[in-house]
Amino acid sequence: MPVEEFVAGWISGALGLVLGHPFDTVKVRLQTQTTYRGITDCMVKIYRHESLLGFFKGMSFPIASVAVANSVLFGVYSNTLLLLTATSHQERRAQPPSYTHIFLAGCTGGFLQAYCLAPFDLIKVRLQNQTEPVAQPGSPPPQYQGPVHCAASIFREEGYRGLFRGAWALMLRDTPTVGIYFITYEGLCRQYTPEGQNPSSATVLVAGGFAGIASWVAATPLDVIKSRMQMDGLRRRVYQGVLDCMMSSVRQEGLGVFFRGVTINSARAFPVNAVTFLSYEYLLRWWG
Ligand SMILES: CN(C)C(=N)NCCC[C@H](N)C(=O)O
Repeated sequence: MPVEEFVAGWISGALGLVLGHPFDTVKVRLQTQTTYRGITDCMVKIYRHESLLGFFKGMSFPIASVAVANSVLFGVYSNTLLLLTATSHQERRAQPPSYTHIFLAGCTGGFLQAYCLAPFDLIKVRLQNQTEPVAQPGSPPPQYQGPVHCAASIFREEGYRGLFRGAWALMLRDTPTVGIYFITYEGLCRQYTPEGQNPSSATVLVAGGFAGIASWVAATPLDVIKSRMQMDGLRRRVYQGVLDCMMSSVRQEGLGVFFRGVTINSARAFPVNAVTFLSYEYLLRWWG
């Protein structure tokens, strides 16, 4: 099994992550809290109360973990394509796989990455939702003092299963939308690249950016539900499951609830995925 796709996926995931984390914090706050009037209001409040550091809450952990999930995503995607089409990454420009194979490989990668990602994403969301200023002397400490403390507290208070809260919604979110992600990327690269050649950097950036936007627009409804399920159980359980969370969110806030955070998700998705695909492609070309 070729491993360079896993390594390239990890490095490119880490680069994308640093760039996208401030957007991600604003998105999580908008999806789970009702105190903000919109993106600008949320950004101003975070900056005023928590300083610039507030935007980077919960980032150290994803660097080590979410980047690993990205490595699983790209590694599993590429190795599934290898199984389905018997072509390596280097051979795929000359013998392009069908869109069905790309979609299936993407869904497989999305499903497995969601499983690895679930506990880490939960911890990230819980830390991002702490609104206390960062390290103010004299003020009461936030509920979670860091990722390890957060993981230990969830385990103590909510048990092992508590660490997988929201995991079903995450898998439902990621399985089809990662298929969409790779189809959009490949489709755009093929459209703007002469047959048999590697796509240019500009093409990779644009195709990666739009792949991010297309997949995140499709993922946003379940992203909202996932974030809510992850915050559920903090003080008392509100939702019985994914369906119950969907129904009660719609009942209370209307259908628009499914599009909470769609603008910020898309704004984040373009640079993050442009950089992720560019670094991924170039790392593999250097090593190939
Ligand atoms: C819509 N979804 C779940 C995806 N497209 N997932 C693939 C990776 C996305 C990238 N790491 C990011 O954080 O945007």
